[in-house]
Amino acid sequence: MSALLEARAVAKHFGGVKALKDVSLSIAPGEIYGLIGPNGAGKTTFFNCLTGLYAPDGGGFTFAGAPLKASAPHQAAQRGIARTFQNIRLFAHMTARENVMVGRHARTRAGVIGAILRDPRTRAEEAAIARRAEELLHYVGIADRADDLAKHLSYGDQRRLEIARALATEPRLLCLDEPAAGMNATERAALRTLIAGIRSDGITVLLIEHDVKLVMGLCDRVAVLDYGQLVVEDVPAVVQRHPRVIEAYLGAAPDEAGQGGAEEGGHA
Ligand SMILES: Nc1ncnc2c1ncn2[C@@H]1O[C@H](COP(=O)(O)OP(=O)(O)OP(=O)(O)O)[C@@H](O)[C@H]1O
Repeated sequence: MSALLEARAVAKHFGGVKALKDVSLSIAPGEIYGLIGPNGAGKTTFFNCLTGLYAPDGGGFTFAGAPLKASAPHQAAQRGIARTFQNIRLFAHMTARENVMVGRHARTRAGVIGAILRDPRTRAEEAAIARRAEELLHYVGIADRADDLAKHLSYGDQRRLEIARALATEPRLLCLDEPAAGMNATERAALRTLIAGIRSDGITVLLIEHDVKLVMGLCDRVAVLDYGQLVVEDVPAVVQRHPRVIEAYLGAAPDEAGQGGAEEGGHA
């Protein structure tokens, strides 16, 4: 089966820091693909290059068989790539429903003029957007918070809201940057069920996560970055026995890594 996403020798430098050194990997349609590595390994930089926030200094991406234009966030969204952010980026003073509606607007036709004049077509479209937002809030498990301001939601619920907003763009590939950060064990278990459900519904998932237990239990394949370099890309059973992975994740023994040993990686 041909890849949904292919990264070819993606390189990114910040001054003297080589954040990505010719990283090549490929993600199959329907996979949950994990991207792990210690702090500063280049994971978020990879997301930023993929979603057009940064232009790579070398290499590039092919998505669904066609090249992705570098440095074009709107193109990435239009082609079907959505993301969440490590540092939650919600509209704090808008309700949960409105935050999802913003994501949905990326997919709708009514323009600024329509929004100002509020003609019948625009009103019908707005009603459909609100309905879909409601469905997505239900899907991620926070329908009861629809009318609450985003800033009043718990940390875990804010992360769910970010996922709902990303899903509102109808992505083929959903990129999640540390979705479990700051969550307690119950919230993490619910997140795991949610991500598995998203994949069952046909969306490919690319997951950056420090929670090794979550990654190894959920992902079909895992890639490990270290100092900007791809160390290994394989199924979890192989990856968690790789010496560099054991070393990076605080010396956890292989079977501990798969059963909730270390949660934070670091170059300390
Ligand atoms: N905008 C930037 N300007 C300068 N250096 C940057 C920038 N973004 C990232 N870097 C550097 O690139 C390297 C990779 O950073 P990146 O944030 O991609 O790592 P990461 O694996 O996502 O780390 P973490 O797990 O801590 O989020 C780091 O040395 C970082 O300091």
